[in-house]
Amino acid sequence: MIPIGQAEFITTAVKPSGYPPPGPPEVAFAGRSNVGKSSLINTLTRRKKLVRVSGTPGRTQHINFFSINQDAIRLVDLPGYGYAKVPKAIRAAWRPMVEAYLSGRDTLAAVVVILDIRREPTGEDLMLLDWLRSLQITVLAAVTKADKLSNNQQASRLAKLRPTLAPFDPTPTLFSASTGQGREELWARVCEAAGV
Ligand SMILES: Nc1nc2c(ncn2[C@@H]2O[C@H](COP(=O)(O)OP(=O)(O)OP(=O)(O)O)[C@@H](O)[C@H]2O)c(=O)[nH]1
Ligand SMILES: [Mg+2]
Repeated sequence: MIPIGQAEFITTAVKPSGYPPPGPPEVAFAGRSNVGKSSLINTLTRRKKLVRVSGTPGRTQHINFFSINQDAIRLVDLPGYGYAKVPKAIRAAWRPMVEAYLSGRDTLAAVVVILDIRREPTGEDLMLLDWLRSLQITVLAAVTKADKLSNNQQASRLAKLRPTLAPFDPTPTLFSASTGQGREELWARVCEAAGV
């Protein structure tokens, strides 16, 4: 596991020609719009504003690449899915954009799939998980916004989610971008998956 030192934005892309040249292992972050992907990356990297966070669902519409520790590892923020109020054209662009990245990026080491502790996984969440499995991509499940529940409630929600998540990740990480809960654990898992 590497300690996080420097972290910087590399570029934003919609298609493979816009990706940075492949380099170190990449770990991508995926989940519903507004689930807290960008916040989770900020907390993981101990940066307040590395990634833009917004109260408006569907804010991250492109693929954003970040470089950690002089490019020892890269983190990739994927656009969110599943928010009905996002314009149709943007929703239609999601699948080809994300599919091209997931199926074509040779340096992709793992995808962190982020779920809200208060919600049941949606059909789209499960489709993503199945899709990653069929592509043989390592899944790390992160159950975020844990701070919204008491410790007892967190434990019972996790127990409920475990059977659903077990085929994809038997050891999901409880996380909170607000309190930093799960930060060390998730970072260790990300580094392990990336082999750094
Ligand atoms: N209480 C709490 N709020 C959170 C947490 N993570 C994110 N939020 C809030 O949830 C909202 C959405 O967070 P983002 O990080 O922008 O979510 P996102 O998944 O990147 O959203 P899109 O880019 O729109 O798909 C913001 O208002 C955050 O402040 C968390 O762990 N706890
Ligand atoms: Mg975002």
